[in-house]
Amino acid sequence: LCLVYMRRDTRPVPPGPRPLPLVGNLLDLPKHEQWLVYQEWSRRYGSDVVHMNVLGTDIVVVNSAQAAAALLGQKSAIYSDRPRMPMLGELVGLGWHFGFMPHGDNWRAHRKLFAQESGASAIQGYNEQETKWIKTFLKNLRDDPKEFLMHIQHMASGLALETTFGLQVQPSGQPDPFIAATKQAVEALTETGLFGTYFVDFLPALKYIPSWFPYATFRRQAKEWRKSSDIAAHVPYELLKKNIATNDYVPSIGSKILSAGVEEEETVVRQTTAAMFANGSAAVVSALSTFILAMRLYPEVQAKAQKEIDQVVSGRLPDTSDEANLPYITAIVREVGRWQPVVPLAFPHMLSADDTYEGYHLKAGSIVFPNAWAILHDPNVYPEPHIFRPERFLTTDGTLNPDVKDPDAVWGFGRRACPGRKMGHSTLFGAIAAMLATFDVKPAFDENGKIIVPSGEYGAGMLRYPKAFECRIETRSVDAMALISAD
Ligand code: HEM
Repeated sequence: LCLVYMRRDTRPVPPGPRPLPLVGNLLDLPKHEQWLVYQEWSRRYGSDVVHMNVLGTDIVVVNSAQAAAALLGQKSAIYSDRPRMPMLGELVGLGWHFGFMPHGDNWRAHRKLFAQESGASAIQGYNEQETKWIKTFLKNLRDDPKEFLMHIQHMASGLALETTFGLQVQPSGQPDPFIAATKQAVEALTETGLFGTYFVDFLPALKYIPSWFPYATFRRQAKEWRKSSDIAAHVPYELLKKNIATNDYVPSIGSKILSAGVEEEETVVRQTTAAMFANGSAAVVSALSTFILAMRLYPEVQAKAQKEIDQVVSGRLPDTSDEANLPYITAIVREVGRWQPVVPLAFPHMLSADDTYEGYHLKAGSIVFPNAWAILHDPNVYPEPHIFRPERFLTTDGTLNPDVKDPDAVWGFGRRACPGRKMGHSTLFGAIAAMLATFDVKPAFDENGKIIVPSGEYGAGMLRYPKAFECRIETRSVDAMALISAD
């Protein structure tokens, strides 16, 4: 003990809650809405970077845009590793997803292939399928508006499956194996993606506990999730290969890569397309659900947005090609991401070399949580951050204000920032504009005729989804009805 004490690293680390002997800050580790607790610590300890140590693992939380730019941005080369997360990677089996791979050649090969297929020109072909799926979404909303959350999931999964593999899902509401598997794989990602949610992240040897062992519920849960992780990683890709072999396939990103001759190892192609499919639906579902919640809670924003669309587009549905003329809609898309960030602590980063920040020592191997929530709710940059107000991104004459920071933190940090940003933004913009053009989101009433006010609560986890809420979604007019029905 004396030796350990004498050899301990005495360089100052950023402030944070006082650790206990042996367990460190284990008892301080927040269980829910961690981003709010870290934001509060940042205020309490007067530092935008806070530190804790849990069972020997150093954790650094970055709570401001300045610190994020200085560390994760400018020194991206050493802030882009990912920690080992035995629950997510080894037990649930999501290690195939390159979003969780260590920073190195294997990750680079996946990321390169992804970038090649998701650049501006590559997503041109994607626009047609996107428009088709947005129309399907509008028709589903018209026919069964109460199930809007289910239709959002259906559109996002259907679009991702078709663009990536040229495969089709069943109509909304009917059991579909692909939608079921992605929903469960995304649930697994949500539950296990926040480092430290499972004790096994700190003590990897616990993964060897057999699943029949008392209290080993995490092992049994992992076994269940593993099935859907395996389906997402293999089944659509194998089906695509089978369809190509029989020359019976719909052109897709996957078929394009395969017919060009696989330059990369086949595992890279399979895993990259699987990540495209899984992530393609995950975040978009959350953001579109948040949009509907915002329209329910802020009717004046909805009215203003509809006015802009009516002035710019007539006789057809708006789409992404109208974006330059619809600044208020762009501001809504930005505000949706800022108001209720889908991934409030990004994916966990890991520091791969020693570093310093404002005199503090940051150790190699530290887990780094970029607190996107705190950055996007900084009242100095976004006054009254809890209010949904797209106008904050606009000048008084209604154009996008270059002096207000684009909420980039929504998409993550440095080399690990979201590679699906263009695709995600395009789907969000298209679906939001088309919905505003054709539907009104209104309050729902209970059996006594009283307005039901949504709680505005979100589920916990790495990805945030609003808890189910009620609203009425009605077509705006006879003209809107015609636009929805037109082929
Ligand atoms: C609303 C839409 C979306 C949001 C808000 C979003 C946000 C994010 C965030 C915050 C990260 C973590 C970045 C970090 O660790 O610093 C991420 C990573 C990732 N996203 Fe997205 N995303 C969206 C849509 C998409 C789409 C449509 C795709 C695929 C087509 C996608 C694919 C990925 C992948 C593969 C990664 C892992 C990147 C890596 O670690 O190298 N995302 N996303």
